Amino acid sequence: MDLYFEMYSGISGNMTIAALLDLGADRKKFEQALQSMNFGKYTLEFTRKKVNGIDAGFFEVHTEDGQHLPTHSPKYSDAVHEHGMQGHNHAHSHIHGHEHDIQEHNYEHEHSHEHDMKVHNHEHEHSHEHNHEHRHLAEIEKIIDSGSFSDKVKNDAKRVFNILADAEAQAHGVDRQEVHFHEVGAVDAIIDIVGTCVLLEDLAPEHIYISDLYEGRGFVRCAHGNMPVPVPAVLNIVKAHSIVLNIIDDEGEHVTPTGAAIAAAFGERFSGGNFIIDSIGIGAGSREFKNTTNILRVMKISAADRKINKTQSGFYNITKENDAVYGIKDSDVIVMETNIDDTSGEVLGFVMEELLKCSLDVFYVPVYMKKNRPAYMLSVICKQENEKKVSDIIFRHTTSIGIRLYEADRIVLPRKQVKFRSSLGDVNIKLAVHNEREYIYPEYDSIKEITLNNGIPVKEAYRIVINEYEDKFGSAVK
Ligand SMILES: O=C([S-])c1cc(C(=O)S)c[n+]([C@@H]2O[C@H](COP(=O)(O)O)[C@@H](O)[C@H]2O)c1
Ligand code: NI
Repeated sequence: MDLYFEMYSGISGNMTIAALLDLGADRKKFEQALQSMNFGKYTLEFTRKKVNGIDAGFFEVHTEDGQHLPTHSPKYSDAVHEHGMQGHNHAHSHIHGHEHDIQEHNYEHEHSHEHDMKVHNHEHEHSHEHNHEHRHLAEIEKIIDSGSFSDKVKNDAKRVFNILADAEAQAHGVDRQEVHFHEVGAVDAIIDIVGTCVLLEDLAPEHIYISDLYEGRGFVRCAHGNMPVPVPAVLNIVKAHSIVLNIIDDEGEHVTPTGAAIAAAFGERFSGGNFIIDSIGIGAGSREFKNTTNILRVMKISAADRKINKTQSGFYNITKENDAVYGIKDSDVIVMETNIDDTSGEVLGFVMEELLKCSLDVFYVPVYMKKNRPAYMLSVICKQENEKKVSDIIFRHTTSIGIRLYEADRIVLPRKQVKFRSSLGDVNIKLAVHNEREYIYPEYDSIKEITLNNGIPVKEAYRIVINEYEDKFGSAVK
């Protein structure tokens, strides 16, 4: 089973959690994992929401005194981040103080919100006087390590946080260890990121495919001022991980840095094609956009793993990812040739049959030889190890007294032979893979048989068999 993240209206941490839960991932495991870490006070809200009439899961984090952290709440440094343009009424600016409540104070502190990441060290000292709590990457990694969940989840979560920290560091021109995740935002980020890793581990997909990323335009207000959308951290992630970005005709931030970091950490690019959907999870965002529906859809798909199953079982004998696309390079073949002008057609026919037992291909090409003699060039393609067998057959049965020999490279497509029960009868089919597409080649002998048995034209027999096979299995490998 694979997962497919469809990010046509962006992605955020909260949307991811909501979509994975909606898909059936284990909420208990998620909550237990969070409880096992000591990192702040919060409550979790799991509800449903109608977004443009679509029923979706909704997930939100509330801090101690009942304030919630909206999907796009600031987690880093000192962003006030009002989101005025998005038209929702979360009181972002005072969320900053809430984790400090637990510590020392619960009033807003404008001064600290104004400081810039670049002058963080200086400002940080200043803020210490006021017991401001900022968490750096190292501290967050310690919190993750303290949790009672698998090493895989720990490593995955740290990977996502590192992607986020790198993007922030680059945006603000500081070292990644200096990036400070604001206390309240860090709580939300830990919940979203560790939670996502736990839920993904629970679903255990073999592959996670992602669509292109779709982001709006305009600006989003932060303490730094108006940040262009895509916000700098998102752009840095997209750039560093070669995620395909589409800018859509819609105002506002659809992709948060956390969402982009999750996509970057887990996603493999999905190149389209057919797949069977086993189930769909829909996670609602907290925003309303003019032209898009603020949801993330994550699907359990099973056609995408056809190639992988085949690979694992040696079905196609694909050893490298690219072999399915370009074919397999095979360099241990030789071509053996000889020109023959004085062996009978009957014997040449027999020689071909014998040679085919130990070679990959055998053919005759009509040629004119010296002294104007019509003759045949015998060409044999075989594995190097069969060189002697081939030369023995040629020298033994024909009048040839010399063979040319070339080493050759080949590009061959992964292929396999299957028996298919069509409505016209059983057919042997050769399947080959190229550019993640499966090509269907019914064997002529089978087609001939069903043509004669059913009294239909050969070309009709081919068409019916191929259509029936495609209807049943599709032609996409990935
Ligand atoms: O607070 C800071 S430094 C900040 C930086 C950036 C950059 O892109 S740099 C973006 N934001 C905005 O904060 C919220 C929270 O995002 P999450 O990924 O933590 O949910 C979001 O709107 C970002 O664009 C803040
Ligand atoms: Ni930032």
